[in-house]
Amino acid sequence: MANVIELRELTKTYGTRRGLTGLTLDVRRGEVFGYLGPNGAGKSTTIRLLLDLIRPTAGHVSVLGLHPRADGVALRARVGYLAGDFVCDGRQNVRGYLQFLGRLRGGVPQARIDELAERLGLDQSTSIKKLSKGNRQKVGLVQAFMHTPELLILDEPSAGLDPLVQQTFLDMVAEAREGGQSVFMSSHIMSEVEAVADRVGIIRDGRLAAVDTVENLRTGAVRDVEVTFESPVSVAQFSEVPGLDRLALDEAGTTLTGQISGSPDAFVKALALHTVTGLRATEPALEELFHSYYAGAEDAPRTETAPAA
Ligand SMILES: Nc1ncnc2c1ncn2[C@@H]1O[C@H](COP(=O)(O)OP(=O)(O)OP(=O)(O)O)[C@@H](O)[C@H]1O
Repeated sequence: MANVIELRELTKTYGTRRGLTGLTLDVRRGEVFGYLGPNGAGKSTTIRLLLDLIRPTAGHVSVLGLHPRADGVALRARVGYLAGDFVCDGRQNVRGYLQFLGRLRGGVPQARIDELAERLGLDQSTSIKKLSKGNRQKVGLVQAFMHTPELLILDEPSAGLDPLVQQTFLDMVAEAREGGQSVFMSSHIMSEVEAVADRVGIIRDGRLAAVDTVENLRTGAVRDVEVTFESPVSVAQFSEVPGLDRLALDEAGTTLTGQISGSPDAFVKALALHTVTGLRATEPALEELFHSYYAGAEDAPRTETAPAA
């Protein structure tokens, strides 16, 4: 089975409110898939559908080749899940609570729980009800990772974590992938997803706005350029270059600034007709690309492969 998650024309409406519309998406075995979108985009709705916490209005869900409703018990043993609103209550301390959850998952060695808790800086002697939000999130991460599931489904996993712990979490995700586990994680922060994800899906208003590899998204993203010439040029000489935008010249006419998206090849060839004395190009800003999707620049979904019929 090449895909760990298959969604086909998945739609969820809440009364008259639309949570999700016609979502078709595959997550491949062994990949880290970042699921990005602003608040209210439909990320949690998608994740709840994967675990049969809510039922689709239309469409089909398959997780690890199983049906979330019919095969719920079998599925839960093979999936590590962190809810966006992860709550844990009880009078136990963290250790007792995690041991309890470990037994529910068929037994998890204490050494494994200790190792994860220590890495995340989680004090297991703290009583559950006294946990801060960040420490509660760490409990959520330990319980999702501790049985080394085939598939991790994580809803806003780094919410409430300080930057150091966030980095530890990203290391854990990278190691999970190295060990052959698959990860589906939602976020509204491009930079954290960019750091670990193989592919990214961007969701807006319940629809998929883009699915692509981080590398391809970066190629399509905007970079700022600044070129200095030996002798003055005119903006018109570059106006036909595809992907070039916001061109401006300084007073002397020798420094050209602008933005370029996509391949810089045509721009480089246009520059070769002149004597260039300086060239500066920024790293493409994925964050900006992400915002352009948020702002609704794209109507049709951008996908690396043709959408399934
Ligand atoms: N139980 C519900 N009843 C009614 N509408 C809901 C319900 N749950 C979600 N929605 C609506 O569905 C849409 C998608 O919500 P969802 O929680 O999936 O978004 P999200 O991308 O996870 O956002 P966030 O980052 O804020 O959690 C929103 O418009 C939301 O108001």
